[in-house]
Amino acid sequence: MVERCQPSEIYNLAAQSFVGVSFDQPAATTAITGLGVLHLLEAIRIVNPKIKFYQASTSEMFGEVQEIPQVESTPFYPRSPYGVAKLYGHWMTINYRESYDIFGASGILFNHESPLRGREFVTRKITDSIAKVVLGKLDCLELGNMSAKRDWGFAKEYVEGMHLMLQVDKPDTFVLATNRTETVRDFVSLTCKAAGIELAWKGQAENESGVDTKTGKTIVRVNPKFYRPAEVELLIGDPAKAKEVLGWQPKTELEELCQLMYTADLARNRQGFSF
Ligand SMILES: C[C@H]1O[C@H](OP(=O)(O)OP(=O)(O)OC[C@H]2O[C@@H](n3cnc4c(=O)[nH]c(N)nc43)[C@H](O)[C@@H]2O)[C@@H](O)[C@@H](O)C1=O
Repeated sequence: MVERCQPSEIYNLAAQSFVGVSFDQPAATTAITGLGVLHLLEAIRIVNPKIKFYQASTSEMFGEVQEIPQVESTPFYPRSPYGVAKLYGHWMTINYRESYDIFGASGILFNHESPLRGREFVTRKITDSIAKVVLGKLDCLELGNMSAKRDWGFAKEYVEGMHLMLQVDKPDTFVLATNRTETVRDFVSLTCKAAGIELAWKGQAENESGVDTKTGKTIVRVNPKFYRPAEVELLIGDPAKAKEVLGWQPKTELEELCQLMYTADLARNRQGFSF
Protein backbone atom coordinates (compact mmCIF):
# COMPACT_ATOMS: atom_id res chain seq x y z
CA MET A 1 0.00 0.00 0.00
CA VAL A 2 2.85 2.40 0.82
CA GLU A 3 4.37 1.66 -2.59
CA ARG A 4 1.06 2.32 -4.36
CA CYS A 5 0.23 5.55 -2.49
CA GLN A 6 3.76 6.99 -2.33
CA PRO A 7 2.89 9.24 0.62
CA SER A 8 5.22 12.00 1.80
CA GLU A 9 4.09 11.62 5.41
CA ILE A 10 2.61 8.75 7.44
CA TYR A 11 0.83 9.36 10.76
CA ASN A 12 0.54 6.13 12.72
CA LEU A 13 -2.46 6.56 15.01
CA ALA A 14 -3.49 2.92 14.57
CA ALA A 15 -3.67 0.93 17.81
CA GLN A 16 -5.73 -1.14 20.18
CA SER A 17 -5.83 2.01 22.29
CA PHE A 18 -8.06 1.09 25.24
CA VAL A 19 -5.86 0.44 28.27
CA GLY A 20 -8.53 -1.63 30.05
CA VAL A 21 -8.94 -4.05 27.12
CA SER A 22 -5.16 -4.49 26.85
CA PHE A 23 -5.25 -6.49 30.12
CA ASP A 24 -7.84 -8.88 28.60
CA GLN A 25 -6.15 -9.06 25.20
CA PRO A 26 -2.40 -8.57 25.76
CA ALA A 27 -1.25 -10.57 22.72
CA ALA A 28 -3.58 -8.80 20.26
CA THR A 29 -2.65 -5.45 21.78
CA THR A 30 1.06 -6.23 21.37
CA ALA A 31 0.58 -7.31 17.74
CA ILE A 32 -1.45 -4.23 16.79
CA THR A 33 -0.08 -1.47 19.02
CA GLY A 34 3.54 -2.67 19.16
CA LEU A 35 4.44 -4.74 16.09
CA GLY A 36 2.21 -2.59 13.83
CA VAL A 37 4.74 0.21 14.23
CA LEU A 38 7.57 -2.03 13.07
CA HIS A 39 5.63 -3.08 9.95
CA LEU A 40 5.18 0.57 8.96
CA LEU A 41 8.81 1.44 9.65
CA GLU A 42 9.92 -1.52 7.56
CA ALA A 43 7.62 -0.46 4.71
CA ILE A 44 9.19 3.01 4.80
CA ARG A 45 12.73 1.62 4.90
CA ILE A 46 12.09 -0.70 1.94
CA VAL A 47 9.85 1.51 -0.25
CA ASN A 48 11.16 5.03 0.37
CA PRO A 49 13.22 6.06 3.43
CA LYS A 50 12.40 9.72 2.69
CA ILE A 51 8.78 9.28 3.85
CA LYS A 52 8.31 11.14 7.14
CA PHE A 53 6.81 9.09 9.97
CA TYR A 54 4.82 10.18 13.02
CA GLN A 55 4.40 7.64 15.83
CA ALA A 56 1.57 8.22 18.31
CA SER A 57 3.37 7.55 21.57
CA THR A 58 1.63 8.13 24.88
CA SER A 59 1.85 9.32 28.45
CA GLU A 60 0.89 5.73 29.41
CA MET A 61 4.60 4.95 28.87
CA PHE A 62 5.33 6.96 32.05
CA GLY A 63 2.84 4.80 34.03
CA GLU A 64 4.12 4.70 37.60
CA VAL A 65 5.63 8.13 37.24
CA GLN A 66 9.29 8.63 38.12
CA GLU A 67 9.16 12.43 37.97
CA ILE A 68 6.56 15.23 38.21
CA PRO A 69 5.83 16.76 35.76
CA GLN A 70 6.78 14.29 33.03
CA VAL A 71 9.03 15.52 30.20
CA GLU A 72 10.77 13.86 27.23
CA SER A 73 13.68 12.66 29.41
CA THR A 74 11.55 11.22 32.26
CA PRO A 75 12.28 7.48 32.72
CA PHE A 76 9.46 5.19 31.55
CA TYR A 77 7.56 2.70 33.74
CA PRO A 78 4.51 1.40 31.80
CA ARG A 79 1.72 -0.22 33.84
CA SER A 80 -0.32 -2.06 31.20
CA PRO A 81 0.21 -4.27 28.15
CA TYR A 82 -0.87 -1.20 26.15
CA GLY A 83 1.83 0.97 27.74
CA VAL A 84 4.48 -1.70 27.18
CA ALA A 85 3.47 -2.13 23.51
CA LYS A 86 3.57 1.64 22.97
CA LEU A 87 7.03 1.79 24.51
CA TYR A 88 8.21 -0.79 21.96
CA GLY A 89 6.84 1.41 19.14
CA HIS A 90 8.48 4.48 20.62
CA TRP A 91 11.92 2.86 20.81
CA MET A 92 11.57 1.29 17.34
CA THR A 93 10.87 4.75 15.91
CA ILE A 94 14.04 6.07 17.56
CA ASN A 95 15.97 3.00 16.42
CA TYR A 96 14.96 3.48 12.76
CA ARG A 97 15.80 7.18 13.09
CA GLU A 98 19.30 6.32 14.27
CA SER A 99 19.92 3.20 12.15
CA TYR A 100 18.46 4.22 8.77
CA ASP A 101 18.21 8.02 8.97
CA ILE A 102 14.42 7.79 8.70
CA PHE A 103 12.50 10.92 9.73
CA GLY A 104 10.70 9.24 12.63
CA ALA A 105 9.05 11.61 15.11
CA SER A 106 7.53 10.36 18.36
CA GLY A 107 4.79 12.44 20.00
CA ILE A 108 4.29 11.58 23.67
CA LEU A 109 0.70 12.79 23.88
CA PHE A 110 -1.15 13.04 27.15
CA ASN A 111 -4.91 12.31 27.14
CA HIS A 112 -6.60 14.24 24.35
CA GLU A 113 -10.36 14.36 24.21
CA SER A 114 -13.20 15.65 22.02
CA PRO A 115 -16.85 14.92 21.20
CA LEU A 116 -15.48 12.26 18.80
CA ARG A 117 -13.88 10.24 21.62
CA GLY A 118 -15.15 6.66 21.97
CA ARG A 119 -17.58 6.04 24.84
CA GLU A 120 -15.31 3.37 26.36
CA PHE A 121 -12.98 6.17 27.52
CA VAL A 122 -13.81 7.87 30.77
CA THR A 123 -14.35 11.47 29.59
CA ARG A 124 -16.86 10.59 26.88
CA LYS A 125 -18.52 8.00 29.12
CA ILE A 126 -19.06 10.80 31.65
CA THR A 127 -20.35 13.48 29.24
CA ASP A 128 -22.63 11.00 27.42
CA SER A 129 -23.98 9.53 30.68
CA ILE A 130 -24.64 12.91 32.33
CA ALA A 131 -26.51 13.99 29.18
CA LYS A 132 -28.60 10.80 29.46
CA VAL A 133 -29.26 11.46 33.18
CA VAL A 134 -30.45 14.99 32.34
CA LEU A 135 -32.79 13.61 29.65
CA GLY A 136 -34.14 10.88 31.96
CA LYS A 137 -32.54 8.09 29.87
CA LEU A 138 -30.18 6.86 32.60
CA ASP A 139 -30.46 6.67 36.39
CA CYS A 140 -26.86 6.38 37.43
CA LEU A 141 -23.33 6.60 35.96
CA GLU A 142 -21.02 3.82 37.18
CA LEU A 143 -17.27 4.41 37.26
CA GLY A 144 -14.08 2.72 38.48
CA ASN A 145 -11.17 4.55 40.09
CA MET A 146 -12.32 8.16 40.49
CA SER A 147 -9.11 9.32 42.15
CA ALA A 148 -6.94 8.72 39.06
CA LYS A 149 -5.48 12.01 37.83
CA ARG A 150 -5.06 12.87 34.18
CA ASP A 151 -3.74 15.75 32.09
CA TRP A 152 -6.64 16.24 29.64
CA GLY A 153 -6.39 18.45 26.53
CA PHE A 154 -8.45 19.09 23.38
CA ALA A 155 -7.65 16.57 20.61
CA LYS A 156 -7.95 19.08 17.75
CA GLU A 157 -4.98 21.06 19.09
CA TYR A 158 -2.94 17.89 19.60
CA VAL A 159 -3.44 16.88 15.96
CA GLU A 160 -2.01 20.27 14.94
CA GLY A 161 0.98 19.44 17.15
CA MET A 162 1.45 16.09 15.35
CA HIS A 163 1.59 17.88 12.00
CA LEU A 164 4.10 20.43 13.31
CA MET A 165 6.41 17.59 14.43
CA LEU A 166 6.85 16.56 10.78
CA GLN A 167 7.50 20.12 9.53
CA VAL A 168 10.71 20.79 11.51
CA ASP A 169 14.24 20.15 10.23
CA LYS A 170 15.03 17.05 12.26
CA PRO A 171 12.98 14.22 13.76
CA ASP A 172 12.62 14.28 17.52
CA THR A 173 10.45 13.32 20.50
CA PHE A 174 7.95 15.80 21.93
CA VAL A 175 5.56 15.85 24.90
CA LEU A 176 2.15 17.43 24.19
CA ALA A 177 0.22 18.15 27.40
CA THR A 178 -1.54 20.98 29.27
CA ASN A 179 0.53 20.87 32.49
CA ARG A 180 -2.72 20.65 34.52
CA THR A 181 -3.95 17.49 36.20
CA GLU A 182 -7.39 16.69 37.65
CA THR A 183 -9.10 13.58 39.00
CA VAL A 184 -11.82 11.61 37.23
CA ARG A 185 -14.06 12.86 40.08
CA ASP A 186 -13.21 16.46 39.09
CA PHE A 187 -14.14 15.71 35.48
CA VAL A 188 -17.55 14.47 36.69
CA SER A 189 -18.02 17.62 38.79
CA LEU A 190 -17.08 19.90 35.87
CA THR A 191 -19.47 18.05 33.54
CA CYS A 192 -22.28 18.32 36.09
CA LYS A 193 -21.57 22.04 36.37
CA ALA A 194 -21.81 22.32 32.57
CA ALA A 195 -25.17 20.48 32.80
CA GLY A 196 -26.48 22.77 35.56
CA ILE A 197 -26.47 19.96 38.14
CA GLU A 198 -25.33 20.66 41.71
CA LEU A 199 -23.49 17.53 42.71
CA ALA A 200 -22.49 16.55 46.27
CA TRP A 201 -19.95 13.78 46.89
CA LYS A 202 -20.53 11.25 49.71
CA GLY A 203 -18.62 8.26 51.08
CA GLN A 204 -15.24 6.92 50.14
CA ALA A 205 -13.55 4.33 47.90
CA GLU A 206 -16.09 1.71 46.77
CA ASN A 207 -18.86 3.47 48.70
CA GLU A 208 -18.33 6.84 47.09
CA SER A 209 -21.31 8.34 45.30
CA GLY A 210 -22.45 11.60 43.73
CA VAL A 211 -25.88 12.97 44.63
CA ASP A 212 -27.92 15.53 42.70
CA THR A 213 -28.69 17.97 45.54
CA LYS A 214 -31.92 19.19 43.88
CA THR A 215 -33.53 15.77 43.39
CA GLY A 216 -31.68 13.85 46.15
CA LYS A 217 -30.98 11.08 43.60
CA THR A 218 -27.66 9.22 43.42
CA ILE A 219 -26.47 9.81 39.86
CA VAL A 220 -22.84 8.60 40.16
CA ARG A 221 -21.54 5.51 41.95
CA VAL A 222 -18.48 3.26 41.98
CA ASN A 223 -18.52 -0.18 40.39
CA PRO A 224 -15.29 -2.10 41.07
CA LYS A 225 -15.70 -3.99 37.79
CA PHE A 226 -14.17 -0.91 36.12
CA TYR A 227 -10.98 -1.09 38.24
CA ARG A 228 -7.80 -2.09 36.38
CA PRO A 229 -5.32 -4.77 37.54
CA ALA A 230 -2.65 -2.03 37.68
CA GLU A 231 -3.51 1.66 37.61
CA VAL A 232 -1.74 4.81 36.44
CA GLU A 233 -2.58 7.16 39.30
CA LEU A 234 -1.09 10.47 38.20
CA LEU A 235 -0.12 12.02 34.89
CA ILE A 236 0.91 15.61 34.27
CA GLY A 237 3.10 16.68 31.36
CA ASP A 238 5.26 19.70 30.69
CA PRO A 239 5.09 20.69 26.99
CA ALA A 240 7.91 23.30 27.22
CA LYS A 241 10.02 21.67 24.48
CA ALA A 242 7.05 21.61 22.06
CA LYS A 243 6.43 25.28 22.79
CA GLU A 244 10.05 26.23 22.20
CA VAL A 245 10.76 24.13 19.09
CA LEU A 246 7.31 23.82 17.44
CA GLY A 247 5.59 26.95 18.76
CA TRP A 248 2.83 24.63 20.03
CA GLN A 249 0.76 25.25 23.13
CA PRO A 250 -2.63 24.10 24.39
CA LYS A 251 -5.46 26.67 24.31
CA THR A 252 -8.64 24.99 25.52
CA GLU A 253 -9.20 24.89 29.29
CA LEU A 254 -10.69 21.75 30.84
CA GLU A 255 -13.91 23.59 31.80
CA GLU A 256 -14.41 24.53 28.12
CA LEU A 257 -13.61 20.98 26.98
CA CYS A 258 -16.21 19.48 29.37
CA GLN A 259 -18.75 22.01 28.19
CA LEU A 260 -18.24 21.30 24.50
CA MET A 261 -18.26 17.50 24.97
CA TYR A 262 -21.38 17.65 27.17
CA THR A 263 -23.20 19.98 24.73
CA ALA A 264 -22.45 17.63 21.81
CA ASP A 265 -23.69 14.60 23.80
CA LEU A 266 -26.85 16.37 24.91
CA ALA A 267 -27.68 17.22 21.29
CA ARG A 268 -26.97 13.65 20.13
CA ASN A 269 -29.03 12.05 22.89
CA ARG A 270 -31.90 14.49 22.28
CA GLN A 271 -31.95 13.35 18.66
CA GLY A 272 -32.12 9.79 19.94
CA PHE A 273 -28.72 8.56 18.81
CA SER A 274 -25.24 8.41 20.20
CA PHE A 275 -22.03 6.69 19.09
C1 LIG B 1 -2.92 8.91 26.76
C2 LIG B 1 -3.78 7.68 26.93
O1 LIG B 1 -5.12 8.12 27.20
C3 LIG B 1 -6.10 7.10 27.28
O2 LIG B 1 -5.80 6.16 28.30
P1 LIG B 1 -6.44 6.23 29.76
O3 LIG B 1 -5.80 7.35 30.52
O4 LIG B 1 -6.36 4.88 30.35
O5 LIG B 1 -7.94 6.66 29.43
P2 LIG B 1 -9.35 6.25 30.05
O6 LIG B 1 -10.26 7.36 29.69
O7 LIG B 1 -9.75 4.88 29.64
O8 LIG B 1 -9.07 6.21 31.63
C4 LIG B 1 -8.67 7.34 32.36
C5 LIG B 1 -8.70 7.04 33.84
O9 LIG B 1 -10.06 6.93 34.25
C6 LIG B 1 -10.20 5.79 35.11
N1 LIG B 1 -11.60 5.34 35.10
C7 LIG B 1 -12.44 5.34 36.15
N2 LIG B 1 -13.62 4.83 35.80
C8 LIG B 1 -13.52 4.50 34.48
C9 LIG B 1 -14.46 3.94 33.58
O10 LIG B 1 -15.59 3.61 33.92
N3 LIG B 1 -14.01 3.77 32.29
C10 LIG B 1 -12.74 4.13 31.89
N4 LIG B 1 -12.37 3.96 30.61
N5 LIG B 1 -11.83 4.65 32.77
C11 LIG B 1 -12.23 4.83 34.04
C12 LIG B 1 -9.22 4.80 34.55
O11 LIG B 1 -8.95 3.77 35.49
C13 LIG B 1 -8.05 5.72 34.24
O12 LIG B 1 -7.28 5.93 35.40
C14 LIG B 1 -6.15 6.35 25.94
O13 LIG B 1 -6.46 7.25 24.89
C15 LIG B 1 -4.80 5.70 25.67
O14 LIG B 1 -4.84 5.15 24.38
C16 LIG B 1 -3.70 6.70 25.82
O15 LIG B 1 -2.69 6.62 25.13
